[in-house]
Formats: sequence, structure tokens, C-alpha cells
Amino acid sequence: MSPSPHTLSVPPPDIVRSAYVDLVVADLARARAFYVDLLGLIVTKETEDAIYLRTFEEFIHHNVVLRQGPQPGAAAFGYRVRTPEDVDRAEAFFAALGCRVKRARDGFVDGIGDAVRVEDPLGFTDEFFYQTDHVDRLTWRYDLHCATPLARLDHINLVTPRVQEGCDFLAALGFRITEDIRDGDGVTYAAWLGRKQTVHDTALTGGDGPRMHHLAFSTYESHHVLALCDRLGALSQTSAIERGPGRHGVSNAFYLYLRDPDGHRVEIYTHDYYTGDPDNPRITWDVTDERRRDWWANPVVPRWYSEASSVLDLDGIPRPLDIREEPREERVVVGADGFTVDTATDQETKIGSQL
Ligand SMILES: O=S(=O)(O)c1ccc(O)c(O)c1
Ligand SMILES: [Fe+2]
Repeated sequence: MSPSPHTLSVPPPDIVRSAYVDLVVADLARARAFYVDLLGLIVTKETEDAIYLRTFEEFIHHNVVLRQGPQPGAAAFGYRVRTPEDVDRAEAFFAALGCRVKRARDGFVDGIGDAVRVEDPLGFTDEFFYQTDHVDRLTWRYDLHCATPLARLDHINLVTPRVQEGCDFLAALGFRITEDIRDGDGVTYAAWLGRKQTVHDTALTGGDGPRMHHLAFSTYESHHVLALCDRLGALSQTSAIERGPGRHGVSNAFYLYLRDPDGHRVEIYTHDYYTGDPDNPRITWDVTDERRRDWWANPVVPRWYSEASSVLDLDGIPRPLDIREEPREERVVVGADGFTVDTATDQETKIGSQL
């Protein structure tokens, strides 16, 4: 039985934010066309086998590393910590939990120094770092802004079979639950958890995991999201659109979900709301509230629930899936998904418009 992260004698690292995703892609040039030419991310550095990308407001070296490799997937989720000593704390904390840990004094990727990568208890590979090269913050470079300026990496969303267990683990790391989706029997279907003072740095979606559901970049206004939809239309790349545009219930953000050439899901997300007070009230949505996922109750395409990216272990091997045994949100009687399941016949019937 692994020790509980709540009773360890070693303190957790002080996590500041979700800072970057190390993403393995099958074809680097094809991925570059999506993230740079289409989304407008800024290239901080480019080598034969890796591209380091950042958003306009970012001052650390990168928010995404694209690396070509045989197994597309999320190789690591990079969390910025508050001090160099927090890298030591992260190593000790996860080692005390019995997790596999790997330290790289000169960093695992360019632009980042001393870091530790761990296979966490939920099966995700996380990196904790403090040292990073500073680069120009392009916030005021309106001459470089594209039609949809991506301001920052806002969050990552992770698929895990036991959401409540995941929340307990992240709470031990100091994350605050800001919103969740539950039912009358106490099942938790999804949760949003933050370290920075917005709705989330990390979200947990109930499903077969560990998998990456999506990474999200925030833009400034809903018209910036709509401009990207118009651009996709003009480029005949509308097949990249998976869900939206629309207004979330949870978070209140205006959103659009895209799928990149490897199928990795990318959300474009407007700014949500402030959650920084210690008594910030958690918002719990009932799973049958058809506005929770889309405030206008537009249906959620079923593959948004079922499809997600592999996560890779410290050796770059895709993690095997742990199957969710609790009820699945897309199977619960919900109007907003455009489907309900007639539990008598277990037949899916459409009660909303099919996307
Ligand atoms: O679809 S939800 O309204 O639950 C939602 C809210 C915030 C997110 O970042 C998200 O991916 C999904
Ligand atoms: Fe999201």
C-alpha cells in the first residue's frame, strides 16, 4: 500500500502554475504548421528534432515542446515551482510516495535547468522546475499579434478513472478545487483545480486513464476565438474543429476545441474568473444540468468524452489504461450532450441536435 501524500514527513513542492507540455508528435513539420502557422505560437528555439513554442504573454523559455518521436503522446507536464529548493522537495516528496523519479541537473529540455521528472500516483509524468531562461514577453508587440493572439498556456486537462482520488492527490500538492461536476449519489465526473488564481491549472475528466484530454491556451476575447474559426474556414481546415465555439458553464470561458495532426486536443479559451481568495466558494454542477458543459446546452460530440492522448512514462512508453468503473458522464441522462441512454433498452437516443 503506497503511503498517503497527506501524511508524508516531507513537504510537497510549492507549485506556481502549469507551465509547459512536452508533446511527442509523429511529424514535426506537420505539427509546426498547426501550432505556428495556424495557431500563431511564437518559436523560441528550433532544432532538428524539437521546436520550443511560447505564447505572447510568456517570459519563460516555452509553453510547449514539440518533439518528433515514434509514440505520439504527452511526455511530461511541466509545473513551475516557486524556488530552486522546491525541485529538491518534489524529488523527496515523490520518492517518499514510492514513485519513479529522475533528476536532471541540466534539465530535460532546452531552456530549462535543474528539474525532476516523476511518474505520479495517477500515472502521469510530471516535471518540476524553477530554473528557466527568460525570453521577451511579447504582450505589447501588437505588430506581431495574429488574429487570435494566444496569451498564455492556461491549463491542462487529464483523464483519470477515479476523479475524487485524483482530487485528493492534487489537494496534497496544494491545488484548490474551484468547480466540479457531481451527481446525487456523490459520484464526481470532473473537477477543476488551481494553483494560480484562476479556475484551473489542471482539470480531471473521468474516463479511462491516464491520458491527456487537452492542453489549453487562453486568448483575450470571444471574438478572437471566432476569428480562428473564420480562419479555419478560409483555409478549408474546418476538420480540425471538434467542439465549439461556445460558452462553457464551468469556468464561464468562451471556448473552441481543435484536434492537432496527431489528434492531440487543443482548447482555445478566453479568460475565466478570479479564484484567489482563501474562501473562494467551490461551484458544484449537477451532472444532469445541461448547461454545465455548454452554457447554451449545445450537445457535446461523444468523441470529446471518449478520445484522448496517450501519456508516456519516463522511458517514453505509453501508459496502459486503467478502466473507469464509476458511471461515465456521457452515459448519464444529460440533455446537453445531445444523447440520453434509454436505460431499459440501453439504446442511445438523440434528444438534442446532433453535431
Ligand atoms: O465543458 S466544461 O464547461 O465543463 C469545461 C470548462 C472548462 C474547461 O477548461 C474545459 O476544458 C471544459
Ligand atoms: Fe479546458
